Amino acid sequence: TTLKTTLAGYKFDNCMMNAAGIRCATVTDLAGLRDSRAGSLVTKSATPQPRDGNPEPRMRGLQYGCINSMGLPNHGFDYYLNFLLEEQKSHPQQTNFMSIAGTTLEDDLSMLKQIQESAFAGLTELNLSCPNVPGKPQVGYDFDAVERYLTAVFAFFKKPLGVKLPPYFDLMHFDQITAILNQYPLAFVNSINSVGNGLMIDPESETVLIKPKGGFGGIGGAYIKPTALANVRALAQRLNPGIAIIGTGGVQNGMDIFEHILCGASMVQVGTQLGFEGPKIFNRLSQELTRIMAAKGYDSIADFRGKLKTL
Ligand SMILES: C=Cc1c(C(=O)O)[nH]c(=O)[nH]c1=O
Repeated sequence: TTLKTTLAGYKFDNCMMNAAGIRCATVTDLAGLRDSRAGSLVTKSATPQPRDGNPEPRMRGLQYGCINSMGLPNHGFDYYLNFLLEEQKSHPQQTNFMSIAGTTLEDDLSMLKQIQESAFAGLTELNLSCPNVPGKPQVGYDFDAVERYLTAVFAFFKKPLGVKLPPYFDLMHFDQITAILNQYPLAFVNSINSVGNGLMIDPESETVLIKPKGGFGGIGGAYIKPTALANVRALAQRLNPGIAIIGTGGVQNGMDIFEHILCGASMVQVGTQLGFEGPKIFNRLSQELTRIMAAKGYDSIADFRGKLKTL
């Protein structure tokens, strides 16, 4: 039984990795992921300059997940690109991802131009779904903007690139977004980001839990698995076969990873639960998934990827 996977022609020893934003903001965090059983790593979404992000408290663990309105705190584009370039020299056997989340199209294009001209040989994840920058809409919910962004990006960007999408909740929206995405040479689509603008309350103090945006924040964890699986499945049913899918959302155990792959994912990312358990979680998840596959008689994830049955 092997957990190996391939995505956009790149080989990974393990079909699981971190989700952008969780335990990946510093070199120490990123080295911890590299030294774990994860098959790859993705950096915290970068902006051209370092950002402090939103005022605290801005993230809280919840009974079945978490709520966050971090506001894109990060050490800036150069910090993460430099880490990834060092990694290519010191650990050439692992392919990594760089996530970028400019607050304007110009910022995204300037970062992509630098990636294009750099020696970075990994994959780029263009985050179109940050729900927590006050005053900035999620690009992924503005279909014309998605088209405008991708046309501008693919006018010059030739390295492997995918997009991180917000969750959609209407079948027509799945039709519309995939009709757009299928027009571009995307290496992958990563679905989903947190479910935006949820609200959790402390009924004792009758107060919201986080400070930014009056308490509104992205929801992650077990709460969002049904939405995540639906989005992975709907995209897999509609995207060109050449566009791989990364499944993200609601993963707590090996069975959750199995379910994401059954829906069509070639790689599965772990966010909230990684935040709670740390990188050692990939030992547990790998063991659990291996046991599930062995019990079902599957040698590789290709044996069951996308093979969800309907009634
Ligand atoms: C990149 C910003 C994001 C953030 C954030 O930095 O607030 N939180 C999320 O749940 N998803 C994001 O994409």
